[in-house]
Amino acid sequence: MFKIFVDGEAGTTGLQIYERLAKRQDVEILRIQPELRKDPAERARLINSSDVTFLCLPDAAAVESAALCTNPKTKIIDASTAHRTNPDWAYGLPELSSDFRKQIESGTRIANPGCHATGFILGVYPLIAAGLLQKNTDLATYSLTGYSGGGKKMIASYEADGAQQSHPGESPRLFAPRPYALGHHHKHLPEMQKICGLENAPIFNPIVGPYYKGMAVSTAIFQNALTKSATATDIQDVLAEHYDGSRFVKVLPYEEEPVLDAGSLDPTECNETNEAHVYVFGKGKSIQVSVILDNLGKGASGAAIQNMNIALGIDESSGLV
Ligand SMILES: NC(=O)C1=CN([C@@H]2O[C@H](COP(=O)(O)OP(=O)(O)OC[C@H]3O[C@@H](n4cnc5c(N)ncnc54)[C@H](OP(=O)(O)O)[C@@H]3O)[C@@H](O)[C@H]2O)C=CC1
Ligand SMILES: CC(=O)N[C@@H](CCC(=O)OP(=O)(O)O)C(=O)O
Repeated sequence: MFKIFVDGEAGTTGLQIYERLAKRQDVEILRIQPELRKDPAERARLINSSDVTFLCLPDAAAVESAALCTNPKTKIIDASTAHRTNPDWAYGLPELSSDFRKQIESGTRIANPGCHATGFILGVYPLIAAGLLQKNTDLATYSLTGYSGGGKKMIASYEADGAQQSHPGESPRLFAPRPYALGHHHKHLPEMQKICGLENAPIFNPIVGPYYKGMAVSTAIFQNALTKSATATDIQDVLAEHYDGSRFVKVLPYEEEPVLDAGSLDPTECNETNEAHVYVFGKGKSIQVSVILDNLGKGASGAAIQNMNIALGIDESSGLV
């Protein structure tokens, strides 16, 4: 029986990890008394008694918690942004390559990717790895996300009067989707750039919508960014080959005139799963890659559990995410 501690169990991500683990027979969850949840000594005791500790905390608290770990056998999986570009930490996106997977299998420090970053990287990394997309290119990406991505505070502002999701909060300004991070220094930019090996960070526009969860991350692929002329179907072929056999990342068939759901992309279609769906849209040389995921699933707690399974040697096909 593996011993698991969730530091930050009461938060949005922590609660979801806890709920996923609570259904399992092969793990024992080490609980912290609510009044001690910010007590370093008690957290250190539980971290060092665990086989795996999940950090579901703000960045500064995650750094503090990681430093409390002195047991060389304890594996830390950090959901925060704090360690995602740290070379001493594995980056927890095993679908990228066998090297990424091996580092998760053998490492004791695993950084769980950011939700927007997961969507961007899943679409772009294979094109760069295949030598089709230039590393020195400029990319522009937008991501539509549900408000749960903003954690407890944003959820509370959208649900202020306990109203239905179609009537967010008390404030009419929350009714429309809202572009944010307009200072162009979103916290996921460093991992997007580093993991893909891009010389420049993309221009990234996240947009938060008046619904709980689900995300669609779209990147335009211009011809002058490619090392050779390619069509949308060529790009689709590269992505399909890269993710062939993947349990959680699915490349959907290319359609020149996509029918989809009422003619539009549904950012919620992967909700309640650990899946990501990769689409290629466009005609001829006008190309867009879009990735759908649950920001709380493959974008957070699902990915965290998948990484735990890999790190503990639990068969990924067991369905235990
Ligand atoms: N929401 C999402 O979609 C995603 C979030 N993440 C990341 O996961 C982490 C947690 O985010 P999220 O769950 O959304 O955040 P929440 O705000 O929902 O929860 C954070 C939790 O951390 C606790 N906490 C804060 N400071 C400390 C501390 N010093 N010691 C112990 N506990 C502390 C909070 O307790 P209290 O409420 O009592 O202050 C709260 O329970 C963040 O780093 C975030 O970036 C990652 C992927 C997706
Ligand atoms: C709607 C919203 O605010 N979303 C958050 C992303 C979710 C998150 O916290 O990202 P991490 O995976 O890095 O923790 C944001 O864009 O900052």
